[in-house]
Amino acid sequence: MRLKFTKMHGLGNDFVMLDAISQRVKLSPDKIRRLADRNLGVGCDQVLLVEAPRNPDADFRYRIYNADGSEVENCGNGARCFARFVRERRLTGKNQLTVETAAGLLRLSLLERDQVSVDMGVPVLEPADVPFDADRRAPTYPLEVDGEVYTVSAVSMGNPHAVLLVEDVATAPVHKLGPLIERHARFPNRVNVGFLQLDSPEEARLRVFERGVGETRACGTGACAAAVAARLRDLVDDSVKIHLPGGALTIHWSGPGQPVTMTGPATTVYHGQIVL
Ligand SMILES: N[C@@H](CCC[C@H](N)C(=O)O)C(=O)O
Repeated sequence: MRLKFTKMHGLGNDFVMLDAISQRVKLSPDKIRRLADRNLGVGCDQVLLVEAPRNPDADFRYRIYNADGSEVENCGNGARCFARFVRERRLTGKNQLTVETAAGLLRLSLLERDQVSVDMGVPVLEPADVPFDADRRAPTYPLEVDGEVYTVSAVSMGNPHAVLLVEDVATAPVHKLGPLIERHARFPNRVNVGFLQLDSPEEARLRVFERGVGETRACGTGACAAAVAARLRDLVDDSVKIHLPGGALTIHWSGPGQPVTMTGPATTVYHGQIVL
């Protein structure tokens, strides 16, 4: 199968974008792993597949696969790249889009220059729906990992996130704790793990160990989950700028029951073809 693709990124979180409307695409976990392989394929954190919608209220459907071949519910940086991709490939002429994902409908607005704003929906905080094993909902939970107890928040942005506050992201044990929490028994679907350093009520720094990938340069849903976790504890304002290793995202959330808005860039790198 010969596939046309576009390499894109959102703050260094990189994607292979596939248009499954204009070409026939048949993916398997093995093919996804080959596409994502940085030595043997194109190389990316996620493969994003753009399809015709099934829901009549949506303009497109897009599906998200981690580099390990697993299909996931949501991807914030990918959503911004999706919006730019469908405009640049002339699959739409619209600047306001509704897209169907496994996490529900997302609403996206293409702004000036490379900026895209996404209504990421209402965060899910009930432990059973994250999913996270806890008796009742709370802003934080004690989590025992390797004999030590850490304080984590559990938030779903359609996909599951654990958020830990740290003194200094530069020295946070992202590569030691990340994989242990990702596969912790209390997160039955595995989890993305965010390490958050608060600088002020308007600014924070974040590193994310992503489920199915490892540490990435940025995670859009991770930034949303971190802002929600910090806002629930009254540690940040409604609008907060989250600095990730690849750059900054602006996240707005005014509290429980309200949707989260994420604004940031989407960048096209090159177009290519691969035989899979
Ligand atoms: N990079 C993404 C999140 C991609 C999915 C995640 N690894 C998961 O397994 O849920 C983002 O920008 O949100």
